[in-house]
Amino acid sequence: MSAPTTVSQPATRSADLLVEGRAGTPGLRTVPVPGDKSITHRALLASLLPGAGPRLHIRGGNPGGAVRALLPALAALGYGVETTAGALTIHRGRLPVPQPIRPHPGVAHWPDLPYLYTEGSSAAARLLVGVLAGAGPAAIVDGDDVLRDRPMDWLVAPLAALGAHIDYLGAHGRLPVAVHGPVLHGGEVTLAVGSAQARAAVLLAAVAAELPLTVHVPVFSRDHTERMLTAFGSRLERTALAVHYRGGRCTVPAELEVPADPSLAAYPVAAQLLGGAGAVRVPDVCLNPTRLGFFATLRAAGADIAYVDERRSALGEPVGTIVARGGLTGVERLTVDDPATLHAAIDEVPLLVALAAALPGESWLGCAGELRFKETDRLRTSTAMAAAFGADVAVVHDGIRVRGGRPLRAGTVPGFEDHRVAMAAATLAGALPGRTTVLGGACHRTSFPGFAAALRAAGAVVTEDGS
Ligand SMILES: O=C(O)C1=C[C@@H](OP(=O)(O)O)[C@@H](O)[C@H](O)C1
Ligand SMILES: C=C(OP(=O)(O)O)C(=O)O
Repeated sequence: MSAPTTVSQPATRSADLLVEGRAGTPGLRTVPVPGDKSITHRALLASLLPGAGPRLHIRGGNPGGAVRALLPALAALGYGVETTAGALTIHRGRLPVPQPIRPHPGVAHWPDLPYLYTEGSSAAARLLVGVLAGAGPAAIVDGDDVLRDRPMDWLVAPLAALGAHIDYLGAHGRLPVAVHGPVLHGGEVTLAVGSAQARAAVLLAAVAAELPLTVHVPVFSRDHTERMLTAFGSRLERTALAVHYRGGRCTVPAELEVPADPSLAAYPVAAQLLGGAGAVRVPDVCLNPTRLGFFATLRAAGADIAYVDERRSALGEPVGTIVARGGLTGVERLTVDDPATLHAAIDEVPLLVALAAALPGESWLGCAGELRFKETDRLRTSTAMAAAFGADVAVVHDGIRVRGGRPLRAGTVPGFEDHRVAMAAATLAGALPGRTTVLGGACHRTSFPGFAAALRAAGAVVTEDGS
């Protein structure tokens, strides 16, 4: 059964991105990308853990909107954040800076608690709920309309099972929530989803409360929380589909360094493969295998992508350089059909769809049901984006089928105010003759402020049109 590929583009808040394809540039280009968004969120929230000192300095953090969304919430809790080029410093013990409450049609009376607004950043909101449920203080966590529509029971239900007192103030299962009281006991919980944010929230609560916990999961998604907490001295063990926190005080170092984001490195690599000329290297990227599903899928299909200069960072993450050479000659189709690979490529699925559209064979990106709960329903929006280029693409059950070999054309394509979909569209447009308008494409700033420059490095002409 295939779902229709039409889905309406919302009124755009962001400027459009105009992209004109050009022949790829020869030679070896170096294209740096910003710090990892997931690790930056975790590093920032480490400052709230009982083992943190009064000052935490984070180098290389992601500078995008989703990370910046967390800073006013920290300020409302009395954590001042200083931002300088390439670094963030968090100071505990500052005067709290209250945030204005965003009205909600279902909430007449707001509890008298600090109000923490996290815009559209689900990682910020969910991880914050976890830390507050472990170490307090009591607070309200809220988000914008898109975030208010994303599931919170994935983490609130297991936290409540551990004794945390968390109230839904509006609709059940949705933000805003009031975290009144901490988890009271350790134990064992089973998560219904592979969401790394849900697992991270529950683990952060247990570690912050120093209560032993076993978390069972259906699939093991990105493990930055486990690596970070282990690096901080917590005793964590992983078995096939569970993680066990055995206790142990965590000590947060005063300085942390965030490696570059593999989900952002995917765009210059995709631009390279679509353009075909020369080669690209993306330095200092987090090479954690739970994040490499995009590259693994392309390598398995025959693309020339290598990891070089591998080393380990202080946060327990492997770091190195990704090198992609040549194009897609000989690559027939892309296949993702197991949950672990899907989760290792979860944010890159829109880009895999764009690449699959440029291949001759039939691609399948499956096990992707959780994509329905992102900033948009990415099964539908990725499909509609690729269809706007002329691709033969459809949502089938919990995945996306792309029948390649269709001629693709530049034109006007929707970005759905979803950074991953908009960047995937712009990357594909960079390899097509003619001009493409990605509606609302400037929303890439949510995760990748330097995206346009990265695309230009591959030869595309990229401009922003605010009119
Ligand atoms: O843990 C994280 O920082 C993230 C986990 C993923 O979300 P889910 O955990 O909801 O799958 C990912 O899509 C998101 O970009 C960041
Ligand atoms: C889904 C994403 O992030 P979040 O869940 O934090 O909104 C993303 O960055 O693609």
